[in-house]
Amino acid sequence: MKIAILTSGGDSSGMNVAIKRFVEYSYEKNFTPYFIYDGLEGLIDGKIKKANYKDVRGIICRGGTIIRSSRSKRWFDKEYRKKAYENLKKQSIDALIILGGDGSFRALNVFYKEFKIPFIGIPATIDNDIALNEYSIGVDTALNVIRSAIDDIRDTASSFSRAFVIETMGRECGYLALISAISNGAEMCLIPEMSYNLDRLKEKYLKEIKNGRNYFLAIVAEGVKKTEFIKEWFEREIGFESRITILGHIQRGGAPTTIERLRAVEFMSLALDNIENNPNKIVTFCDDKFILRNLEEIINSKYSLPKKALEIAKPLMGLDG
Ligand SMILES: Nc1ncnc2c1ncn2[C@@H]1O[C@H](COP(=O)(O)OP(=O)(O)OP(=O)(O)O)[C@@H](O)[C@H]1O
Ligand SMILES: O=P(O)(O)OC[C@H]1O[C@](O)(CO)[C@@H](O)[C@@H]1O
Repeated sequence: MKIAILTSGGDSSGMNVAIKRFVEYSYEKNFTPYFIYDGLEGLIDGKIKKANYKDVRGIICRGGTIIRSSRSKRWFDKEYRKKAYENLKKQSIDALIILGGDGSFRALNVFYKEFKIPFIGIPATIDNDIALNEYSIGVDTALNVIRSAIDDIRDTASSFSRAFVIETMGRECGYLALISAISNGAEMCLIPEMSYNLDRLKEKYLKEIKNGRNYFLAIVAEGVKKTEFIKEWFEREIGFESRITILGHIQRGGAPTTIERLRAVEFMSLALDNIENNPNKIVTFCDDKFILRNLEEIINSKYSLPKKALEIAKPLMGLDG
């Protein structure tokens, strides 16, 4: 069986671990692995090549994706998706494995409906915004990058008696901000999924300042679109000099953590164990278990943030816990 892999959408640390497992485990199972370079764009352009052990040498500790990724405007046009299908047929590819986020799974859904190429999808996005799935490849490493940055910012924030507004990625999803705020002892956490009450936060902060607080760390998800506003709010309402740090694309990089590597290997193992006899599924991770789910079930559902974490973080939003 010839199986091709592609990575799509934002790259995430751990994709390379999954790619290495893909090649090595494919050969173990007597499949022939192929790489599709440059994501959906490369599929349209026929950038497909047989993969070998030597292609995945030394990549386990590297962030990014050695087969690269893309966001494809052309994919929305059926004419290009047909080209993609013809490229797979030309190389006699029997099935596809796609690593990506929500958008990539939507892309896969359209493609499967049209051309019926068997597939398995693996969640890989730092946003962690895939429904019915608690973990996507890249998330633990991104959280560790954020942790390290906040540790460093704390040093300077406390030395200057300043408020730091730290913006995390995640598109419309506040997962990275939520988990980072809790695990790094931030004073404020704003995410797009939740309302917030600045008057109550002000009341609390002014009391804390009287009791000796001399710096603030505010984690604001990019989807809230209020980073600049919160900086000005700290200066105007709290009377603290403020600075903004936009963490940006560093959150997508870095050597995959141990948890990341382990999960990436397990995601891929389950994908290859099912690609032949139980395809057309997404491998998800829930309650510490890997579960196969139908693609349509996932794209027709809405992701949810962990309830316990939301409860804990409510006071950081000025809400009742
Ligand atoms: N509704 C859709 N129908 C068809 N194709 C889509 C759809 N949504 C996205 N795609 C295709 O999938 C590609 C990847 O999607 P997107 O850029 O949203 O990244 P993603 O997979 O969600 O990952 P991340 O959020 O981590 O960047 C898009 O560039 C586009 O080509
Ligand atoms: O790399 P780009 O295309 O600028 O996209 C940035 C977006 O990609 C992500 O890093 C992953 O989806 C988002 O968190 C962010 O909004």
